[in-house]
Amino acid sequence: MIRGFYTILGPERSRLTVFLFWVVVYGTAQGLAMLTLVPFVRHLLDGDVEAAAAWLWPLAVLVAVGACACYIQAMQGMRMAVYSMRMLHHRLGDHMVTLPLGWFTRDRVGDVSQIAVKGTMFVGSTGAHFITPVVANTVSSVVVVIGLCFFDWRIGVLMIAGAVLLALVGRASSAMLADAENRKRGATVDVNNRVLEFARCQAVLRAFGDAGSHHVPLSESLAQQARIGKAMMWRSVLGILLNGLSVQIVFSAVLAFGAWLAVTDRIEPALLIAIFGLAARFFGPIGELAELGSTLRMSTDEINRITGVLDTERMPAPDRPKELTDHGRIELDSVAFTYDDSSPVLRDVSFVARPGTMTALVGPSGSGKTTIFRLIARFYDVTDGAVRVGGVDVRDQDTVTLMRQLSQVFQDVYLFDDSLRENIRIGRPDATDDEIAAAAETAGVTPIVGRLPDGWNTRVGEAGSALSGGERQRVSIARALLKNAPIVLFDEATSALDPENEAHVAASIRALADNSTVLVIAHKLSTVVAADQIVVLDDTGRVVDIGRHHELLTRGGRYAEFWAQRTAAAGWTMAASGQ
Ligand SMILES: Nc1ncnc2c1ncn2[C@@H]1O[C@H](COP(=O)(O)OP(=O)(O)OP(=O)(O)O)[C@@H](O)[C@H]1O
Repeated sequence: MIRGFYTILGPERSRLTVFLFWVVVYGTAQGLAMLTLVPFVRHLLDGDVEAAAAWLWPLAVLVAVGACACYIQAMQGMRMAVYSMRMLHHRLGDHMVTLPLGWFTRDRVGDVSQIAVKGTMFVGSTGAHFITPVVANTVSSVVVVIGLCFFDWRIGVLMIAGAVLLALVGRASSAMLADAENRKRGATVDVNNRVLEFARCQAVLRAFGDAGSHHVPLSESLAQQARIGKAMMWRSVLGILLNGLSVQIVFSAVLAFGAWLAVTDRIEPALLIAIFGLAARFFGPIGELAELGSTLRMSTDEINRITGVLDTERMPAPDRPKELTDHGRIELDSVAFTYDDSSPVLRDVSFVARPGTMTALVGPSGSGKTTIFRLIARFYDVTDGAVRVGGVDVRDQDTVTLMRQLSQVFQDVYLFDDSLRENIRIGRPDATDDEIAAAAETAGVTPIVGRLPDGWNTRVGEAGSALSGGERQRVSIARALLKNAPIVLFDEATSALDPENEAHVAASIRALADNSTVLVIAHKLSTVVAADQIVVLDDTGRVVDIGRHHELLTRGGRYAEFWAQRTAAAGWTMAASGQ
């Protein structure tokens, strides 16, 4: 556990060393103070009050040293706990923004929230409350046992053997709990995820008649958690019983052995009584250590989880980022990509989007269009081939340079629970209100502002819940316009937009295309027709054709099929394609 603490404290590990130093001083003073009681009691029982009183001085000094060390270590421990909690949040946050997006799976997100909130609190309180009793009790017990060997080596050896036995029993009982605790933690993460899902997806659940409080996946997770909790409780009771029983057995053995030594005249009775007093003091901390065992292990597990996150490899960053050579150009060069261990999503994908042109990506659902966007924005690294943005491989650019070149308009727009104006300002934090208003005008946000109760200052609710889907997309377009990046990745809405929204989106794409290279996942036929080039993907993630609308239609094949299906669905006729 202490090694784990050293890892997570990083450059501030000297704080732990200083803290531990004072804890060891405290434990040693405690142990020595206990040892001085032996000659003190022995002389008292022998009736030599003067000799007994002489031991009061070292005792007083040791108590004073112990008290000072106790105070200093408590202050150091508190500071270290506060620091480690604050610093851990920063370190976790800083590290997580460098991890590939693929790392943030649903389970992991639940786990990370546990680690960031409960885990860091737990680790902090371990530093403040548990390291001291564990280290100080261990040190004082060792000092007592070693000192005891000088008074009577036979009882000393017996107590060393007893301490080893107690340590083994403590280990066994805490290992017994380990598995149940891990399973309980997994169950808690699952319950957290299910509760969030239950709260967030109320609309879907109600629509499909699952609105009662007995949402089956949630009920199952809760039942599982209760089962594991019960098993854990039994194991922990058993562990406490085992520890308590073994302390009693070892203590009784010491008493019986001491009594035998006294009866057989092998030890002076006064010394034996003093040693018994010391033994009673010795087994107190030992018992406490055994009880702390499971807390310690839980804390070690939390530390391991935190270091697990901190040790996860970041997206590799180039040592020397390269200068951009071809602003606004996107090139995919024989790109292959596979998510985790699944089958390839993209195979040998190559195309170039030239500056100032619009490229439409079309293909069946699941053909990898969104994945191409993710690779361009380097949410993931390609499995094979290369993605070049601005003429340079995205792996040879730093994140800031890459992101500065890209604006992204996704379907699942995330709006923050802030005012409408601030949600647009995210596009360019230093933009003036006039610039925001101009972008909003082009994207068609201005009419929305008029409808909202507080106009520009209206909070749009968590995830933009105060706005409709079409309105959220217009806000997202306004962000992109405001950013005015050389490249725009635009994912058109799949759902039919009302004519007003449709007109705004079309006007916005035109406005974006004036200054930028636009790559659009096209769902609207008008966008496809207007594109400078169309990249057609098939359902295996291969590019099957590239060209303008008329060329592709003339060539026939996949694009002609796609066009026929879409025009039929949209109520267009093939003749309309000539528009
Ligand atoms: N994070 C992910 N982890 C694993 N597989 C994924 C992930 N995201 C997408 N996929 C899979 O990759 C394939 C391509 O998905 P992608 O979203 O790129 O397709 P798409 O062409 O954009 O689809 P649509 O038109 O329906 O949005 C699909 O089979 C999908 O299930």
